[in-house]
Amino acid sequence: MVDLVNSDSKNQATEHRPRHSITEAENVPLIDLSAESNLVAEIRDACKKWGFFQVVNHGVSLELRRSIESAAKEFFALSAEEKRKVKRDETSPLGYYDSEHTKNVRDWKEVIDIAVRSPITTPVSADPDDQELKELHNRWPEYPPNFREACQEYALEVENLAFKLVQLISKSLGLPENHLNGFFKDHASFIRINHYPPCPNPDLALGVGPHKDSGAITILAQDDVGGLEVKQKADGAWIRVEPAPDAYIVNIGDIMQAWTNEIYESVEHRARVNSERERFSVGFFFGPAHYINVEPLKELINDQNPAKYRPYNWGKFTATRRRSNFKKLDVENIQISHFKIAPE
Ligand SMILES: O=C(O)CCC(=O)C(=O)O
Ligand SMILES: [Fe+2]
Repeated sequence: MVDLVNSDSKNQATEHRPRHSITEAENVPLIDLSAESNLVAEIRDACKKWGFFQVVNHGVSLELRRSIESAAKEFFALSAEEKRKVKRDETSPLGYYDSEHTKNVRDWKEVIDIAVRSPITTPVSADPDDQELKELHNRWPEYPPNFREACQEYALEVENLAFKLVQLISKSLGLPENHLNGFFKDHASFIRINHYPPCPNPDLALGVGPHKDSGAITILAQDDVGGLEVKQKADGAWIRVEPAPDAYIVNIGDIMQAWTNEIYESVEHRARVNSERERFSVGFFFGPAHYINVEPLKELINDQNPAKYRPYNWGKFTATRRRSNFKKLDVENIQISHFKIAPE
């Protein structure tokens, strides 16, 4: 991470520097997925009030979680040269990366992205007239030797949890349990393992700058170091999500915001770093196939409550995002707000 230390662009703009965070406050809800009674109502309240919640009794084995966490630790401890053998590039966004920009500021982290179902099909270019598709394949490191198996086994269990959560969310909207399932046939989800090294200036940098997730939902495992902060909807204060043993953090992404016509909203969050301990987290980004056009569900709109978004193609959206991730551009990244219909 030597180049990060010497890079000026790691500094967050003054208003994004993390020193004003409020840590002693209400925490995001913790929901027991094995509880039969009231579960759907709890999910509804958490989605509406926070856009974030934690789940326990989720069905993902702790052993698989420990195994991907230790494989990740071994991988990121390799030399920069070794890690760069699986570096992502302009042709494929899957693999290792150590200089991500969130909102055009460099993050204090390194990551590896892995498709849950490899290969995934995606548009070759962001150009709406270009219909050409390509396949993206995972890049597997040689070390540690169990890395691939650990990731694949983990991803498949979290995929089950993702379907369970989407079904609960569907019910919480008053829709049939399977209403959203069709969007996830051929889903192009990926896991991202984040490594945040200790940072000598944790008040100047962020592990991940403030952002919203662009997929449908995200399921995050954070380790016991902690650092994730959520922007509270009520007053905009940054709330630390306290690590809870074996819990997963679930959040609403931009696609769910568009599908629900803003009944549920995607919420801004960020990851802080600290000067003492490195931190790991594993995100599962549940998103549909490239051919899905995202738009408000017709069951949730009517004359009094018209669609707030124009349809947008998920594949083209991700292709446009990819373009801007590689280098610091002077243009704003594509956002769902670009598809928002102005009220009459
Ligand atoms: O590591 C974390 O706590 C947050 C990561 C995150 O928000 C992301 O990768 O989108
Ligand atoms: Fe995120």
